[in-house]
Amino acid sequence: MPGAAPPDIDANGTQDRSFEKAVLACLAALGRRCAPGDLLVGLPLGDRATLDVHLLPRALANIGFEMTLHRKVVVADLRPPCLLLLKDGDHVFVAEKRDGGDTFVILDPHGDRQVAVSRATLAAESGGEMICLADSIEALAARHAGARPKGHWFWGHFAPLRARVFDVMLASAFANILAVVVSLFALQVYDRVIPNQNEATLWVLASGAAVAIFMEFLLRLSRARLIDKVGRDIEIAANRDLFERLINVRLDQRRMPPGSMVNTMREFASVKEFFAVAAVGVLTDLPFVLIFLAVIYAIGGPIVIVVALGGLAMIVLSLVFQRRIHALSRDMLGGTTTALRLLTEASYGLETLRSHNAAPWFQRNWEEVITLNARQSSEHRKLSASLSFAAAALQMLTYIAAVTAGVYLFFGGLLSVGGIIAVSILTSRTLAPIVQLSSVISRWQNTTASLDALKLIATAPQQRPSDRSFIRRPAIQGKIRLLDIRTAYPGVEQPQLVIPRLDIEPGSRWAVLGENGSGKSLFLRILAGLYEPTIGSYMIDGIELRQIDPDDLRRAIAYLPQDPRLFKGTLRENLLVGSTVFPDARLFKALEFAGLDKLVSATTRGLDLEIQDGGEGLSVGQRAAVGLARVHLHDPALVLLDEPTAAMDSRAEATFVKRFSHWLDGRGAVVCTHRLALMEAVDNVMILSGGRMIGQGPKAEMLSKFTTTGGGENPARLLAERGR
Ligand SMILES: Nc1ncnc2c1ncn2[C@@H]1O[C@H](COP(=O)(O)OP(=O)(O)OP(=O)(O)O)[C@@H](O)[C@H]1O
Repeated sequence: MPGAAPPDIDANGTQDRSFEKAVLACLAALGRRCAPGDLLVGLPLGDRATLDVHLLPRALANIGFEMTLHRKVVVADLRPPCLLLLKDGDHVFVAEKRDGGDTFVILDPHGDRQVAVSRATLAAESGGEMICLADSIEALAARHAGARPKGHWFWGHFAPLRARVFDVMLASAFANILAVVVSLFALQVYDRVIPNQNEATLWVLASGAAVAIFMEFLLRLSRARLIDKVGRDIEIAANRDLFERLINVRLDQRRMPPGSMVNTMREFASVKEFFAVAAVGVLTDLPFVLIFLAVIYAIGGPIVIVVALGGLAMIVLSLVFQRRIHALSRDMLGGTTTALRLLTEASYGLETLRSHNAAPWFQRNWEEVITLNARQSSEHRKLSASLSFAAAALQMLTYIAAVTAGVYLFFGGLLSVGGIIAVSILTSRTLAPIVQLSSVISRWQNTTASLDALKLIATAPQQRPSDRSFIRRPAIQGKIRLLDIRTAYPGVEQPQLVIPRLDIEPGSRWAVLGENGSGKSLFLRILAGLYEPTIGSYMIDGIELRQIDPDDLRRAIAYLPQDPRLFKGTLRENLLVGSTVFPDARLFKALEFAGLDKLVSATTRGLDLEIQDGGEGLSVGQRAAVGLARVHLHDPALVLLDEPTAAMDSRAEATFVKRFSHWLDGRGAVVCTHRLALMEAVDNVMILSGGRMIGQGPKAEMLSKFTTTGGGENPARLLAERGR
């Protein structure tokens, strides 16, 4: 039946769903029923587009489950329901243990039946790995203890770092303690070695200090590696999460235009850089400033006050600068977003630029934006440089003040020359992380500006919020009822589409007619569930649309926009944008439906024909045809097409309409069009004018009604005139 769950295509071995089947059976045994394809939602599927054991933890996490892998398991110890790895690499679902463990009931990997096998038979095939599935702690907590607040979109990913914080701090502690050795070396050399001219002690001390410096180097190196590794894990997890949120955002709730999204996502690199490189290292060193201060106090007594005041002055200075740097960082983000947008528009629209002589206009905008950006970033650099120069000057002043205070103590007989040198070395070491802190503070301002922008993407409402459960409808029939719909595109106050009532029966075929801008595309987007109507009710098969699982909806309803987007890749990849792999014969059937089969047979590369981003490499008509082929592969219960034949010549259109009418057998269709030929394929017509439905009913009745009434902007009459 059209629109049912995705087919288990295995015609020439291209797609093996036995692992998914085994997992679904195991979940069903645990009381969780999922339809085929459910586990694949949102996964980065490979070429075979099937679930595998590496993707299983993510697939399970999406439905509130988790897995435990047990290695070296003997068959007698299996704990059904579970999955067992076989020697050939496949997994089998083990449903039951019978006869005290002598017999096991398993799901036949090559069929759908459960079969009983002896323990010896299973042991002969077993690969020794058992996978057990269970509800995740988060799911259990949400079910029984009320929903727990989800972790922060960004900081939540730092949990692994927390586990390693102890290691990092330990490495930092030892490195900083070893750093004290150099000052103690100076103290001993000046106070003991030089007065006594003791060469042997000098070499012992020098070797000890060298070993300590080498150990400090090793500890800092391993700390950097540790931070880098954890940083990489955080980067991958946070980036993956962000992209998932970006592509699953509710279309009517997008908070920024696509151009801004691209630049904002680029900003993630600077955020990552800040945390991985700058911040963690400097921040873990900071607490040990106290160790240095303690040692300074032990050697030089009151000099510690001078050093502490110097450090404090540097921190105050950084805080004074940060407000201005923050404001500038925010402005710079806006400027780079505009520059990126201009660049994208100019690169993609070169032909239009040239033919309409729009190059000077773009050039002027570009120059304005880059001048603004250059000024802002130069001011930012100036401010950051002033801050670091001022911090360096303060560091030197503190050093001089510490030495001067030391000399007075020396005059008073309270400090030796060695003590002055040791304190001066320690002063530099104490202030070094504080100088770095000032540069971290100025970079932190860039980072918070980027984080604020990224937050808009990360927290935008999603099409499948984790705290909502939907009604499953794996086989939607396509009976639609719209009642009192008043809606508009996101951000528009005035209603752009008003439909008092409309019933679309399963399998019925509709054309939507209306002048340009009358709301036809908006109507299709609402029907496809891409936008929710602002007011009114949309029921499908008797259930409010908002309640139906989005995945079931996508399977049942195919929507083809006016300008279907093609992506960089081969023709095959562009056809297989979904999660199902089809054999070539099936792909050719779809290409034939769309009228692309001749092109593919004639080219040497066939299905491997390279397509550039935006569809360059194909004609406009061929790009539209790829969209139609995708719809054919989708095999939906209801198809929504927005001017599908607009780019076809009249012969291609006539052929397509014949094939389309035949293919529609058993499925519903709503087609927006300005072309008369497509009317052959439909039985009913709905007329929109100025965003209002002004008529609907059987085709013959509607066309005669709207072509015979004279005067005014009559869409159906316009259509009839154009089609002649
Ligand atoms: N993204 C948008 N945001 C706000 N308003 C929009 C948007 N896209 C279109 N509109 C406006 O909404 C109204 C309906 O547009 P729609 O694209 O649905 O018309 P249409 O009937 O499909 O037109 P056409 O026949 O030219 O494709 C128009 O007035 C249009 O200006």
